[in-house]
Amino acid sequence: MTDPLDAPTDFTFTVSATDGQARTGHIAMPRGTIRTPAFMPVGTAATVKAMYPEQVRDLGADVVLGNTYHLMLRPGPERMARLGGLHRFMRWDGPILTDSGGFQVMSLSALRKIDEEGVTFRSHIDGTAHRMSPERSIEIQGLLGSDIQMQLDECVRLPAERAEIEKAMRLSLRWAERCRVAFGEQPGKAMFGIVQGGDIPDLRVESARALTDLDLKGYAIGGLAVGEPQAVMLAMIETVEPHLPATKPRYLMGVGTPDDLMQSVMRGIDMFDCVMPTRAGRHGLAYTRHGRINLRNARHAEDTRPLDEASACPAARDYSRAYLHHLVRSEEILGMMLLTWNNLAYYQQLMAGMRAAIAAGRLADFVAETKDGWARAEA
Ligand SMILES: Nc1nc(=O)c2cc3nc(NCCN4CCCCC4)[nH]c3cc2[nH]1
Repeated sequence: MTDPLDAPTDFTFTVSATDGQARTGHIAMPRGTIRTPAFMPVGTAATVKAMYPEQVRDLGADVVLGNTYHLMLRPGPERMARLGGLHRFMRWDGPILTDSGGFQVMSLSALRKIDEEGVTFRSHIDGTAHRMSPERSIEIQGLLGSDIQMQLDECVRLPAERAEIEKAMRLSLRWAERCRVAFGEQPGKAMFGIVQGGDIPDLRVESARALTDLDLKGYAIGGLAVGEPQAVMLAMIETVEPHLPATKPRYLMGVGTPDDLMQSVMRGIDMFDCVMPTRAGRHGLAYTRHGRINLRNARHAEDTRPLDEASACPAARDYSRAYLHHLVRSEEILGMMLLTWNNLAYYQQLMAGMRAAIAAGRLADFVAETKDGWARAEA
């Protein structure tokens, strides 16, 4: 932790090196520094599933993600505030970024309705009715103690008609303005806008330009990783990137696989979050330098090698594939724990590798070497 005397009082983003469109640097905040490009482990219900917070910190994560939708339903924002906020609750003393709830309302809740004022929905937990406006989403994120708060937006699943995408993008812009007013001035904290516009370039540009005019501290690219091919996702990043300020962080929401991360960093993205490494770990899948390994597969039953003998992570280095196969087949809790630990460690090692490669001007080589490692194993 930084000395309290010189801990930053505001939110400042510094780019220390570039390599093509890629950037490496850091976000300095009172609760800690976020090295970019950064991968944010998802801590949906105030826990990164199957991980102790100390482990998450030790594998190199500087920031974790919380979900307003889940936490507003349980334990509730006012109760969380009475308990001292999310950081104390889950014992994470670094920065926390919270998603605003719009995406989870649309993907998880039953019976939801969107209008100019906000979203009305029924809880997927107990069916109770809830209403969330842009102002209430920012209020909830404040009660949680979130350091980086996301605007409430409307994310449209793809494929979709232009009219629907345009309507949602314009509504999200009006909500961005309302969130900026509700957030006000909170030194040391940030509110990010979210670029929408589906897979339609002119709508993406309009959204990016309008949000840039709001002079926010960071910009997310939303409305992607919602069923479109990777090529479409990458094309939208290329469309939006020139219209976002180079001095502010760019956050691609919900992304992605290791290849998604590398392709997106090359196109100028600084921050990511995805349930892939944690969810895949709970389902017996390991991300490694040798590619993705399904430990449920019988071919591992007598393989005494670890996942990666060169890894600094004990889950990758100290346990045999045979043992991991046994744990997965037996549905033992330790299997979920070890594979989650391995996967998050691999994601953080990938981000650290990209940060160093950008600083050395060799990101393209790093990407090629990484993909070679995956291909060799499959051969
Ligand atoms: N506020 C907000 N706005 C978005 O447009 C958004 C877009 C998103 N797109 C995703 N994709 C998640 C894809 N994920 C991949 C692994 C399996 C589960 C789904 N998450 C998102 C979250 C989002 N949050």
